[in-house]
Amino acid sequence: MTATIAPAPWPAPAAPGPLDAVVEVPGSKSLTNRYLVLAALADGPGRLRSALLSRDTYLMAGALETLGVGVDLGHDVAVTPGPLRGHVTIDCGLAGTVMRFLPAVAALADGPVHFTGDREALARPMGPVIRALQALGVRVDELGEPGHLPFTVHGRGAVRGGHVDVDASGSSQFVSGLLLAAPRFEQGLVVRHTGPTLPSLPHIEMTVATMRAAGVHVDDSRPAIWEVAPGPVVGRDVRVEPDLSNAAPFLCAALVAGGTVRVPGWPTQTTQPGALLPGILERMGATTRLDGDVMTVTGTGDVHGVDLDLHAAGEIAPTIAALAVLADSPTRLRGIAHLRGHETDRLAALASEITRLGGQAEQTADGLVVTPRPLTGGTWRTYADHRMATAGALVGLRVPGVLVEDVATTGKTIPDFVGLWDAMLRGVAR
Ligand SMILES: O=C(O)C1=C[C@@H](OP(=O)(O)O)[C@@H](O)[C@H](O)C1
Ligand SMILES: C=C(OP(=O)(O)O)C(=O)O
Repeated sequence: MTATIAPAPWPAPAAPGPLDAVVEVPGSKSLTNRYLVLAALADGPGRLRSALLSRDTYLMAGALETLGVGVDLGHDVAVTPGPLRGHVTIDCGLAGTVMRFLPAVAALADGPVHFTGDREALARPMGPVIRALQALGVRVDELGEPGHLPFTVHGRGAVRGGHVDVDASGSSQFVSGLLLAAPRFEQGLVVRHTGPTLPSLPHIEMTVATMRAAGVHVDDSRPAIWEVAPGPVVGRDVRVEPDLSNAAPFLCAALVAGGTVRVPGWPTQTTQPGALLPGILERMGATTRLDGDVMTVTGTGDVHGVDLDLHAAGEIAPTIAALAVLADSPTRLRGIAHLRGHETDRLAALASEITRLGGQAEQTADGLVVTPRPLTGGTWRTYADHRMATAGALVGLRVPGVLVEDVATTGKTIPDFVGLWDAMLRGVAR
């Protein structure tokens, strides 16, 4: 028997005083992985500049290479499409974008493609993707709990396409994953969302925008229906925007510690849901300003509670919840029931960790109510969830003695979170 020794927890540093920092936030996970998939399906070579290089994008690049695509991870990422090959295994890790975007691509491969992932990944919902592919005539064998990893997609080199219904109330990625491969289906594809709610619409708009930029015709003029015409995907040279959701903990630090944090490269127009941050942070006590492409957030150390529907931007909810713990009034977060299917059940995880430090947080049917109380230090568990780790870092700015377990889990979407965090606290530009 081999014993695994868990690394020591990370003592989250306290804020040394008001901040004055410039933080260069790495590229967007969501854009990098969409651009990689589209480049793999394209009619010629493509290149990604300022791409995110972190666990989720390495997993996507590795999976595409396994399928026969050339991916050269240099300073820029060069992608050379090739025939998609089967009789391979794809490791999805814990990346929603890999497990939800690649099954429809695998249906175009010339043989079976086996999908597996981390232990935590086996709990994430996959049923709507599997059922949609089956409805389109693709054989998918489920090898574990139905509707979950692991499973095998039996690629046959081509997919006819047509119409498909999908309930995407559990994740917008169910829709995005079908749309991305659809221009390569013989008849294209019409996807209709049938569920009661639709989270993360900006991420579906991001899918549509990146596809259109690659020359694909997508009609999204009807609510909850997307029609993709068959046709070539153009190989392109693209620049990836910084990840605005990953900017969140750094910008929130300015509210907690006081002072100013600036993030360069902030796009004036974007489909990233992190674009909602400045408005949210203003409601919570910040002043924000966009000068050219530099987002500046200034805080006083006073944080106010809010009542927020975050269904469009669920991935920033853990960060906002951490901020809410340090506020001067209660916060209610709504519209985020689907967070139960993220890297972990984030509503349960946040409620437990906040409560463990002496705080008050109750789960509701579709969110969380946080009532600020004086907190004490202790272990902040992270459940393999990068956003739980960055939330712990934020709480630790104000609460002495917070020990963040497995801070390395931030490597899912940020290559050096601790380095960037320390540099921010030293107030130096990186
Ligand atoms: O398509 C994407 O890139 C994403 C969509 C969202 O998923 P959900 O709709 O499951 O929240 C988001 O939370 C995730 O971080 C990234
Ligand atoms: C939900 C998230 O990730 P994933 O792409 O794995 O779904 C996230 O990054 O907050």
